[in-house]
Amino acid sequence: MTGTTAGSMTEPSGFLSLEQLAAFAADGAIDTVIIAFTDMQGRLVGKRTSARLFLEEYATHGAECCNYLLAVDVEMNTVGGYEISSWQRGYGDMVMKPDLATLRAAPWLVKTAIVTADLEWPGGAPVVEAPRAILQRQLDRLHERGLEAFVGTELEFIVFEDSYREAWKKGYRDLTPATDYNVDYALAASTRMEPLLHDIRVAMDGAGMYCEGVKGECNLGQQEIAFRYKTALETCDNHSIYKNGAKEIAAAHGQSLTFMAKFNEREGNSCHIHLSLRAADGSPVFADDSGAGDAASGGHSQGAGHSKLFRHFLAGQLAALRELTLFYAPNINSYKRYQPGSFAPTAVAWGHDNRTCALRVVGHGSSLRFENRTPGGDVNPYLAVAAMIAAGLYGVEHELELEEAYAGNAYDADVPQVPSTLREAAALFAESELAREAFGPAVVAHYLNNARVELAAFDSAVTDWERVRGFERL
Ligand SMILES: NC(=O)CC[C@H](N)C(=O)O
Repeated sequence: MTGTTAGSMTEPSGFLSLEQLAAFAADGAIDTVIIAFTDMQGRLVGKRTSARLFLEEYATHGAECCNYLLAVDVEMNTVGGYEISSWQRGYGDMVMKPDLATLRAAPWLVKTAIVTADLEWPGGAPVVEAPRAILQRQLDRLHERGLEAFVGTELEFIVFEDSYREAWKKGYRDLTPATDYNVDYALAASTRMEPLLHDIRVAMDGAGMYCEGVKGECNLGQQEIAFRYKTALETCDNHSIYKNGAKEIAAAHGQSLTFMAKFNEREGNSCHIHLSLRAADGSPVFADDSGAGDAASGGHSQGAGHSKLFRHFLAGQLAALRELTLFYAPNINSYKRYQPGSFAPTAVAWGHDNRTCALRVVGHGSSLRFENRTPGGDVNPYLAVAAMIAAGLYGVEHELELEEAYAGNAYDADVPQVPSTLREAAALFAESELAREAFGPAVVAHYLNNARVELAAFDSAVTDWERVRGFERL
């Protein structure tokens, strides 16, 4: 329920119907509409259009963009190896088709609304490699079983006093973090960042999100803003707009913030993803109040209240975590987070409210859910949530038995480990039958190419680390 048609223009939901947009455009309150989608790297891309042209044309027919937006590297270089987009194919167009249920105000931008688009080829066929389409395919598989996924994503980020342009000029060296020490739950030190954080929270509320609050984290200047869970698609749409908006608002404050998974050797930026399932009538299906769950786990208290579906779904997460890590950790840098004792996971294990495991089970009854702690702040949420659903359905379809919960420090556990490099994760993804079946061979090939491109770029780069080690001493 996004409130697209209900309510008056002043309804605080932030979402807009076309009629509301037309009224705002007529009185000059909104003159610009951004048509946006999330690219392979998880970034919001698209274009700004006049509200008038949007209403007259783009809202129904969509707007064109170059198809290389799903095939460039992080620096927007054209790179080879993509079936759908190449010099050979002339880098033609694809069409951004607005999902009008997502039309919303963007109050941190001047007189602007924003809409999330799906991608189509000029003939109308869907672009199956688009992250939103990849998630939708997994949501369709859930719907076929009468299930709906609810998701919350928890992005951490680090705030700096330097503007983005200053940070760039300095080569991202010697930046000034917004605090000088660990600010986990610290209120006084976080207050220094509150003018920025407050603006972000209020702006996102104005764009239809439900901001629950903010807390300091362990790295210098590190924070996490929490949002209320929603359906999987709504959360991923919100995630992308929030992430982009937070950077824009930081820039407007003359500051910068980063979601990169590991900025320095201190704590990284995570993006824990919480997921639960409900039946079509809205009833939660992870919890089992009948006691049948207890019987299946031999009456052990750890099985208490967990449905068979939950146990299979969670067993699927464990079974598939390593082969789907590419969708949780898409960059070279993502893997630097996975350090013992860092609160980022190394153990492919699950536990009850155990932050040393990759999968942490929390809540009970209708709030029962699991948290995947593997993704970092650089994750593409559509791909990660798609992977979690694919993994869960694999567990359900194969009726996988759930192992015992891990109790204790899983950093010391003799269990399978989260892949420690992009190269390892890409190799596991390449061999994954599950990935091929769930996402289709075209998607697997597309995202493997992206990994290969990143690996090749890194392999040919000479880093600061090498220079510092080798310049004089070697
Ligand atoms: N809140 C936490 O558990 C910290 C998570 C940690 N920053 C990570 O990168 O995973």
